[in-house]
Amino acid sequence: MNTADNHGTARTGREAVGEDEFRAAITATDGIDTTGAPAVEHGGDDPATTSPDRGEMELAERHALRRVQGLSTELTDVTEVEYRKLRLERVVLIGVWTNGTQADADNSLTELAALAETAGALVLEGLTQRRSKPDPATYVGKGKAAELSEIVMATGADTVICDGELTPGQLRQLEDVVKVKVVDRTALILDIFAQHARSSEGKAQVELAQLSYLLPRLRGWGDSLSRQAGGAGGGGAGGGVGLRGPGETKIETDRRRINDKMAKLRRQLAHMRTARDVKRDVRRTRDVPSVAIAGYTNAGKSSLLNRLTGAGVLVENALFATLDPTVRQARTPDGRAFTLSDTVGFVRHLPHQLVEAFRSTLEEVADSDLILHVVDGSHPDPESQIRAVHEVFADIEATDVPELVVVNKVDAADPDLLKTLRTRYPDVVEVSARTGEGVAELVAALAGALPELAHEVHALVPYSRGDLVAKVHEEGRILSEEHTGDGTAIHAFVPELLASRLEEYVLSTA
Ligand SMILES: Nc1nc2c(ncn2[C@@H]2O[C@H](COP(=O)(O)OP(=O)(O)OP(=O)(O)O)[C@@H](O)[C@H]2O)c(=O)[nH]1
Ligand SMILES: [Mg+2]
Repeated sequence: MNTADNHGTARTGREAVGEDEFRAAITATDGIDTTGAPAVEHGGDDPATTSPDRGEMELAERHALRRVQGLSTELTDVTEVEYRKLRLERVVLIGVWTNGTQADADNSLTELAALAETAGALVLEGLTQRRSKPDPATYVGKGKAAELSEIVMATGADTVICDGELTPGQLRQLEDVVKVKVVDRTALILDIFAQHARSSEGKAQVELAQLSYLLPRLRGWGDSLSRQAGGAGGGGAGGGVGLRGPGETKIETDRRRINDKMAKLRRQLAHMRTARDVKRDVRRTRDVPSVAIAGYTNAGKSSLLNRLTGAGVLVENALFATLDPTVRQARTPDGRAFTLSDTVGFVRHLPHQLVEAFRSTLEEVADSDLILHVVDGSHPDPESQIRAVHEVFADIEATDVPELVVVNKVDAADPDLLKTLRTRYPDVVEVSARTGEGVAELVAALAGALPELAHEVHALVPYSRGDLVAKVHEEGRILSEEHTGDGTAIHAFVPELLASRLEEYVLSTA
């Protein structure tokens, strides 16, 4: 295990490789691409995709990408959606707090602020309102909406972000009161994903999610005429006579274009998925167990992968820094090989459009032999994050996969809180990816949790089959090995597939 900190090397490496060169390298090794953009990084145990340069470049590109185009502009061409960003500059946050404690409400708004900042916004103010349920017309109550409008005016905010998913009607009616753009949490998360998507598959997935979010909201956002004309709750029946005709036609056209585009994206994704499945199958035939690192966004999953393998994966104090799965090879201290993959972070109420669009990526988690569930121990309420992650596991049918809960950031955690977690989850491993504390214990726990190499074999392998002996070294655990006149006598624990390949050389007296 390499415990070196990679950040220093990543920085110097960046100047060494130009971006075009870098993309060319990736395309050459992984050339499945249906969109013309570089095909990248799926199943990337390929060294070209594991370069530390990549993370650094992503970061620079990402910062350059921020603040592009307003989402409230009229949709003139569906391809615009691809480049559509919420231009969030100065924002006021608002949440409706229906149950739980004040602290829960505050945590939720703090998270919304972190999301907004990740999207590139400056947060000016955050407000919550206690209500039994959100107001069906304006999300917050009438009085609060008026108050919000004053705050927007006083602070010079240009956007209000609501901590939930609003109906198109709610968005519109609240906009009418506050007179600036109103977006919801779902749109915000979609925007972050859009900014962070790097691979062609990730981009296609995000775009599909954005379009499916946009489709029912076209009336609200896509067309200013129907926006003026629309009645309560977004019902079309209230449209004014002279206004309705052209608006309707425009919406129909947009809707059809969006549907066409979505169909095209689904086809492309199906293609990319096949390519990735092939890679995964290759990994499978090598019969190496797979470990998926999963957990709440910003928990330190990428940091831990770096700590465990020295992989140089992008680490950032931002939400959803990682969108593309990264796969690395690793070995247990007793020499068993396994793969370790970093995955997209989860968040409370992950927009269902995203879960749908990222389903194939998330299925890798469900398909793994072990989940390392990384928890941010320095968060004020890690248990709510654990619950949110478990909800996603249920959603992607990953609940049967054994789970090892890893509490990370113990260097920054509150000791009392750690104690509570320990009583709740007795088998947790506590680590700090930053200081390296607990990492040795984690490696041991991981090795213990990996599926056993079930097959004990005594075999005499002829020298002509050196490839099989090499395989035993790679995938198995050797107890004894001896070079005899007839070949290599070997006693080892091996995975199932290898056991069957060794069958003809197995000594009958084993
Ligand atoms: N104090 C402390 N900070 C840590 C530790 N591990 C990670 N961090 C910080 O937490 C932030 C998030 O780390 P990442 O590794 O990017 O987290 P992630 O879970 O991969 O995040 P996403 O990919 O965005 O979902 C970074 O600022 C890290 O430096 C730790 O052990 N202690
Ligand atoms: Mg990450």
